[in-house]
Amino acid sequence: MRSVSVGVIGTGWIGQDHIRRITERVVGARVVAVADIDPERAKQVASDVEARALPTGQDVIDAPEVDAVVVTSWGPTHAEYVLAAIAAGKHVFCEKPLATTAEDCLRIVEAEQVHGRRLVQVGFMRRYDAGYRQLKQVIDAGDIGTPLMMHCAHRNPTVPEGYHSAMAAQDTAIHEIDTVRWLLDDEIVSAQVLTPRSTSNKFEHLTDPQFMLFEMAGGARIDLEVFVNCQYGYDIRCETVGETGAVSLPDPAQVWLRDAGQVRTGVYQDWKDRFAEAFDVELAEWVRAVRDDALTGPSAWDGYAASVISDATVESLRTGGVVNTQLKDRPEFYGG
Ligand SMILES: NC(=O)C1=CN([C@@H]2O[C@H](COP(=O)(O)OP(=O)(O)OC[C@H]3O[C@@H](n4cnc5c(N)ncnc54)[C@H](O)[C@@H]3O)[C@@H](O)[C@H]2O)C=CC1
Ligand SMILES: O=C1[C@@H](O)[C@H](O)[C@@H](O)[C@H](O)[C@H]1O
Repeated sequence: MRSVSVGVIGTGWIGQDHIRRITERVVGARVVAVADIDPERAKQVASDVEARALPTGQDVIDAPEVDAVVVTSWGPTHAEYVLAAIAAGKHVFCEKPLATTAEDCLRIVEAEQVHGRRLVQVGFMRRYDAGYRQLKQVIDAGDIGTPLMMHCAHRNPTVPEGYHSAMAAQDTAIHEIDTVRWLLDDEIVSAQVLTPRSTSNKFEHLTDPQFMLFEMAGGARIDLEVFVNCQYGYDIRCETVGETGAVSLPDPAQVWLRDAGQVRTGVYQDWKDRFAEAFDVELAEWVRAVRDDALTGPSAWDGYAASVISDATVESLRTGGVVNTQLKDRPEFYGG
């Protein structure tokens, strides 16, 4: 079996997590080159896995020993690197968001079609989570009848000062935006944001929580609470209600402790632990797909569709109104 040599651009939180994962857990791949705008960080991370630290992300893409690229730099830099990887004819796994504007996502979609084969996968890792996969199986089997409503929550304990109000859609809700499209196999046609009283546990500039409402083409309605300073943990909830039943996302198993007249269990504190197994499966499947030149994971089109909805959500945060959304026609290339 051919081993896939991976180059990683961006060696921050998730970059380091993916490098460790590819090195220790994924069969058939290794990290051979990395880059970061912080060269010291890149050097340190490279030495841990015996990879080369290169001066720029473009150098990683151009390196002859790199078969495939992982982009884990800041969101606004994604489009440039993904387009460069396509130009070099290399597979590229890009963390969400694919790009920070729908226009940039479309440029990627167009460039990939010109190349003629799928090269891009977007890091919507919830599609690889065992609980979400069970949820989808139940919905697809018709066990709850036609889905009518979905109630979701996305809570982070805190966020850094650099996190601003639009990021609630662009960086956080974008996971649910992709997940509901995938779970219901339908497109979102409108978005609205309501703003409850803000928490006092936040930086001054931030609107938090935000209550988002989405409407699907088939008529189902989604409510999503995004609350990124909830203090107590990283808590992801999703219940789908259909004509004859309801199905809820399970919390990942943790022990139940009975003591002092109480029963209690833990709540994960960040995405790293909550979705650790999903990330493992995601990257293992990506590596196999790269080796077989047959990508099946979330596509550049999915990145584009999510970005159109997150743009509409940000607009509604500004205006308070319902924003209707319209995607371009889905090309045959993406199973349109
Ligand atoms: N799937 C998921 O649940 C998660 C996805 N993410 C996504 O991963 C990306 C990175 O997030 P974090 O690791 O949390 O951020 P981070 O700030 O910890 O790391 C980003 C790294 O990229 C580097 N960088 C920035 N611009 C660069 C450039 N032009 N070239 C090379 N390196 C550059 C920074 O120096 C930094 O080391 C974001 O797009 C974020 O949305 C992050 C956390 C969880
Ligand atoms: O992707 C992620 C972060 O980038 C984002 O900032 C968090 O809000 C999400 O919970 C996490 O999954």
